[in-house]
Amino acid sequence: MSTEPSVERDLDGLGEQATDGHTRLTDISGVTEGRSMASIPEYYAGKNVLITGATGFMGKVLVEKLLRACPEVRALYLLVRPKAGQSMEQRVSDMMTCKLFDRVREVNPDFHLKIIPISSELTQPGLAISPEDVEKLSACINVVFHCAATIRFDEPLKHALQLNVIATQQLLSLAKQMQHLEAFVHISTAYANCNRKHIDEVIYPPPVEPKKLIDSLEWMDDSIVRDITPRLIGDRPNTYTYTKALAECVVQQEQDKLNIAIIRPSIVGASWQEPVPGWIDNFNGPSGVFIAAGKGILRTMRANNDAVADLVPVDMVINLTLAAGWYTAVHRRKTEKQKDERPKSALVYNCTTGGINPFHWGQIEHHVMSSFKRNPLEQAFRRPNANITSNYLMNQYWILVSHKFPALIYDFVLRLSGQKPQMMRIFNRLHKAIGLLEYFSSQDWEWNSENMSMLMSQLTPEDRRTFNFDVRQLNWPEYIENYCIGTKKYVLNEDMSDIPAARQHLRKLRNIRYTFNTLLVVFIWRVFIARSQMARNIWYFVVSLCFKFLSYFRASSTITK
Ligand SMILES: CCCCCCCC/C=C\CCCCCCCC(=O)SCCNC(=O)CCNC(=O)[C@H](O)C(C)(C)COP(=O)(O)OP(=O)(O)OC[C@H]1O[C@@H](n2cnc3c(N)ncnc32)[C@H](O)[C@@H]1OP(=O)(O)O
Ligand SMILES: NC(=O)C1=CN([C@@H]2O[C@H](COP(=O)(O)OP(=O)(O)OC[C@H]3O[C@@H](n4cnc5c(N)ncnc54)[C@H](OP(=O)(O)O)[C@@H]3O)[C@@H](O)[C@H]2O)C=CC1
Repeated sequence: MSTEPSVERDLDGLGEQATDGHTRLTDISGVTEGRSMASIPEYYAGKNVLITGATGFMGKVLVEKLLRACPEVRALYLLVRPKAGQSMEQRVSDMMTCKLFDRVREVNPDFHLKIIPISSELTQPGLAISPEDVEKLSACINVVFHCAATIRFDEPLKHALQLNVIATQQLLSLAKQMQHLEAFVHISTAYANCNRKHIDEVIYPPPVEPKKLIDSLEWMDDSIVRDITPRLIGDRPNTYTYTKALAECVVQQEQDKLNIAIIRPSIVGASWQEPVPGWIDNFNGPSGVFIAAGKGILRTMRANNDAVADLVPVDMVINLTLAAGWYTAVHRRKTEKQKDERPKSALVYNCTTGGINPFHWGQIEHHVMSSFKRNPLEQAFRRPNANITSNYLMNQYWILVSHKFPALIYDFVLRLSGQKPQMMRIFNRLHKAIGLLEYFSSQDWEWNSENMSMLMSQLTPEDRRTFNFDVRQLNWPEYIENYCIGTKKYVLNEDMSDIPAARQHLRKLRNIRYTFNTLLVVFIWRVFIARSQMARNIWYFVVSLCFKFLSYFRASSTITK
């Protein structure tokens, strides 16, 4: 049996139908009315929207953009759990005071009135939503955006399955009860199928039937699950990509009952333009690596200089997500009107940059380093100078010389001054984190992103500006510069006015390095060279050769004058 979904033409001209039943939007002729249909803000006007994962990185940007660009939206229902001793109401009101919401606050100071938090723990049966809330949501929700997930690469399989797959299944069941639901948008990842080199906008057959896996893991002890995890995930690098692939399959199983879009972003980075350039609030993906390099801690990492770094700015992903929600809903209405009983297939949007506007890890390294030299982070451990290499041995050598050796010296100094050593611990954590990322930075993938381009062609010129996801417009050096500044301002909460002091600190570090190198040469001289007659002779020979060369050079330059 062939498991490879091939592509063939769809008869109604709406798209291409893959043999696994999935549509790719390739021909816009059947939906050209999209242009005369409601614009995106007009569509969301008066709509009730349900969002999971709203307290996360992408969820927050989604909430902000929806409130700012679609001011007539009726209400945003956010499924939030209490966490770290904070109630869900407290968490949502804290979130709204965040700098990200400054722009929407200026335009509409009462935007918080549109936000309705709903208590929900996604890992619990029925998502732990109260019966009254289920009733309320079933009666009023028009669009669902499912962003919540565990994105940790080291998540135990059972927990990743619970959140990424079972919770998705439960949310789909809830969605089926919603009487006015027009679109269900599921956020997946471009790496769900990272065991393939070329990834089309189709849902591939899952590594295992999700229901079977859920049933089997239910009775298994955590330790047994841990032991069999590597066998189960097979050629995927972690439980995250594995469970996201299973989640897509679960979503696919509901596609004939719901109008579904699947968004697959690659590596989501800081914002490009909105609400401010460079907005970022976490250490995930490359952000932690940039910060560690900017602080002068990370000096080496395994990555392929020539591999495409498929970063995509968060605001572009969110613009595409909102446009996909609009398109899915508008498309559904049309088929209802036409009494078309044919179930619509879920559209998959690979939201990537590599195929359209490629940039490579080697170029990222260069721009990150030069950006942090111009705009240094405070209290850097060493001057920023990280190098990436694909050579394993070279990387191990530099880890020893540039990570472990300085950490040992630093911890020794801390011990001498009566403080607790900490640098080796920091490096061990850093090595664990970058070890998990290397899979993604050492190779590249080819994503087909036709649906993204076609969706863009469906937007009105105004919507194309407001919900811009045209990755061709990305100027990478400028984007990386803003990204690095964003990590400083929004992740580390450092003040830009401290940059002169940070530069001064870097100069101090450079002087320390010069002094250290000089002391090292003197030490080597005293210990190894001064004690051996032969070494001394070689040394004098080298020094006299240099001296002669210099005198000759000076004499010849005097003659030419
Ligand atoms: C010079 C530049 C050269 C460039 C070279 C290339 C670089 C980039 C390379 C490749 C990027 C490719 C990425 C692929 C992405 C795929 C896309 C997606 O679909 S999803 C998104 C991806 N998801 C993740 O990124 C989760 C990864 N994170 C984890 O799995 C865990 O956080 C882990 C194992 C790394 C650490 O786990 P723990 O338990 O040790 O620590 P914990 O609880 O997470 O954090 C503790 C503290 O450390 C900070 N932290 C976390 N990660 C950090 C990091 N990387 N660097 C520095 N600090 C970090 C946290 O903010 C936290 O701080 P507090 O204690 O709250 O103050
Ligand atoms: N960041 C990236 O580079 C990429 C992300 N994606 C996908 O985008 C989506 C969003 O990712 P991102 O915003 O970065 O992730 P975050 O980790 O920042 O956010 C995850 C969200 O899920 C919520 N959540 C987690 N566990 C539970 C739970 N048990 N009950 C209720 N809510 C829960 C979190 O809530 P809480 O605050 O309570 O923890 C948080 O709001 C995910 O589906 C991810 O797979 C895809 C490609 C790349």
